[in-house]
Amino acid sequence: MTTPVNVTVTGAAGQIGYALLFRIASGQMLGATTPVRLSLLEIPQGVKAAEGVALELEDGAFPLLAGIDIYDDAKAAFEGANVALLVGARPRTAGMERGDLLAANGGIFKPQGEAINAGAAADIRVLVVGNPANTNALIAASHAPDVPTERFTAMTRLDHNRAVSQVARKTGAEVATIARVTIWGNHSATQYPDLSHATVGGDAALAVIADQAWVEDDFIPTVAKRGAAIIAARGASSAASAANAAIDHVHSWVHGTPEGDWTSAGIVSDGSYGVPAGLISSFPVTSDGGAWSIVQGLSVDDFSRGRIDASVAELEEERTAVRELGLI
Ligand SMILES: NC(=O)c1ccc[n+]([C@@H]2O[C@H](COP(=O)([O-])OP(=O)(O)OC[C@H]3O[C@@H](n4cnc5c(N)ncnc54)[C@H](O)[C@@H]3O)[C@@H](O)[C@H]2O)c1
Ligand SMILES: O=C(O)C[C@H](O)C(=O)O
Repeated sequence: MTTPVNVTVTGAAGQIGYALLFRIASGQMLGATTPVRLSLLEIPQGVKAAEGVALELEDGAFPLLAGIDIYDDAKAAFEGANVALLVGARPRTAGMERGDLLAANGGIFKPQGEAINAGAAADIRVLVVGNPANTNALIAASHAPDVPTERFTAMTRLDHNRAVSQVARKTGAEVATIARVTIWGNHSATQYPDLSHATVGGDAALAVIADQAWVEDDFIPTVAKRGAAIIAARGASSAASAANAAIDHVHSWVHGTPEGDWTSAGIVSDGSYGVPAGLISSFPVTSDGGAWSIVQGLSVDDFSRGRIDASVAELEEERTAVRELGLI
């Protein structure tokens, strides 16, 4: 058997973990011929539930699953990790200010960044799912000075998938015919789902849709506020769709994006499109199977500029807040 890929999943006993782990074990994330060894990280109170998930994983008799270990210690959980999915985070509770949320998450993502720095494999790739995902990724990356920041990414693939799906519903086109959709900025309500360069069956999406009011008053808010709509409907935040997006993100990173198309991911800015260098912002990205690249040369009209700037301003505020808290 080929050497298994070590995949560490934090928050393994949570709702996203439950929807994610079986798909990793079945080969949907890394491919049908790639064996995986899972390391599950939980807080001590979550370990028993993670053990239960491990029993169920065992009962799946997945041919690609080479082993499962459960930890409540980050250093041990990230030792030798090739892929790390940082799902566990501190959710916002009633009365909690944003600063409190950032501070609580700093207490999680700082030690996890340090543990990745100390022991992960040289080819480590990190996806942060836990919110606020972009800034949590920034915190983790800033505590892993020996790991290239490009390896720390934040998930905006769920927003991307939501945007594609809304275009499919509006146009009646099949999902597979929709390309070049972009999510810019933060994984929050300020994000900018952008159809300026999107295509439907090879034609300009905005021309096919021919309804700018729908784009501005329906599409953008629907995508940007979809997380809240799901919480309102389900009484809990999105889980299976978030897990699905995490699978998609890592699959695209490892196997590459299709010729002629791109996807969206939160990656470290190099200053492209006026996004200050060092921020972890969502961009249109391609992968060659090794590294993400920001799609260059796209025109940005005034409407898009304003929307991108607004979301990037929020990312800068979050960065200032975690700096002031001494978290980066
Ligand atoms: N980026 C996105 O698109 C996106 C989408 C949906 C949800 N989310 C976020 O993902 C996160 C997880 O969501 P969920 O529904 O699975 O939550 P959940 O509360 O069901 O599970 C979270 C799990 O993380 C564990 N945990 C907490 N701190 C930990 C730590 N320090 N180390 C390891 N494990 C820890 C908890 O014990 C819990 O089992 C939340 O922050 C949520 O807001 C992000
Ligand atoms: O957990 C949330 O606040 C929402 C989540 O990030 C989502 O986009 O579904």
